[in-house]
Amino acid sequence: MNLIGKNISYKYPSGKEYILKDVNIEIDSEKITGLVGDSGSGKSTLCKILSNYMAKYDGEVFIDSEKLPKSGFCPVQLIYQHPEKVMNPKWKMKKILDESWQVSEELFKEFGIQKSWLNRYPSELSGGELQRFSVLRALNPKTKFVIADEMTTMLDAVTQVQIWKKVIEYCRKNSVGLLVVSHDKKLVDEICDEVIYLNEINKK
Ligand SMILES: Nc1ncnc2c1ncn2[C@@H]1O[C@H](COP(=O)(O)OP(=O)(O)OP(=O)(O)O)[C@@H](O)[C@H]1O
Repeated sequence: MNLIGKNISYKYPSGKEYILKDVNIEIDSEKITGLVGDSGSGKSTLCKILSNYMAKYDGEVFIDSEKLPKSGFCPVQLIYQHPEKVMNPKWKMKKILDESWQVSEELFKEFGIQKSWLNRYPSELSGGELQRFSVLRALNPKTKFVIADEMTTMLDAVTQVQIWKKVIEYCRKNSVGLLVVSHDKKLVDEICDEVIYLNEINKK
């Protein structure tokens, strides 16, 4: 299965220049793909387009020959650097998770989530604890591709390794595609089967 971005161009409404111009990208669900590029080159923008966070852009996104659905559950799930920004601060973790899917006891254990955390608000958890929830939320059984945009940048080295290990294991086992955006060259070299350089595919 492939996630395909075809002739993607994008300019922010407030901006003068195109950030992305005629970008073509293909991500294989059987591989772990890295996306690298300079700071500000448009990696996060492209990730948002590929996961349906942008309402308007030029070009099209497909999974194989099917266009990405414009509404309902998106089979491409984005994990951000800042999980707190995409969680309702007034909801407890249980409600935040339930909104996506019924996570199994086994996965809670695997991801080191304590049941008592489910009764807390996002502000009552550490960055690492919160990121485990946002990862689990993304690993909905209907998810076909996960995009990890600087997913563990804010976390300590031990937590980074734990989270990456689990995400990679899950994606490999379930044939879920994984796109990794990171400034950490060592991490990209270590975990990715192939690397895409945004400046090479961006015709701006
Ligand atoms: N909401 C926005 N409105 C206007 N411009 C924006 C917006 N978000 C990002 N940009 C601009 O778009 C460009 C690309 O940003 P983007 O976050 O996609 O880059 P990036 O490659 O992910 O950067 P980094 O590696 O630093 O995270 C930058 O010049 C940024 O300033």
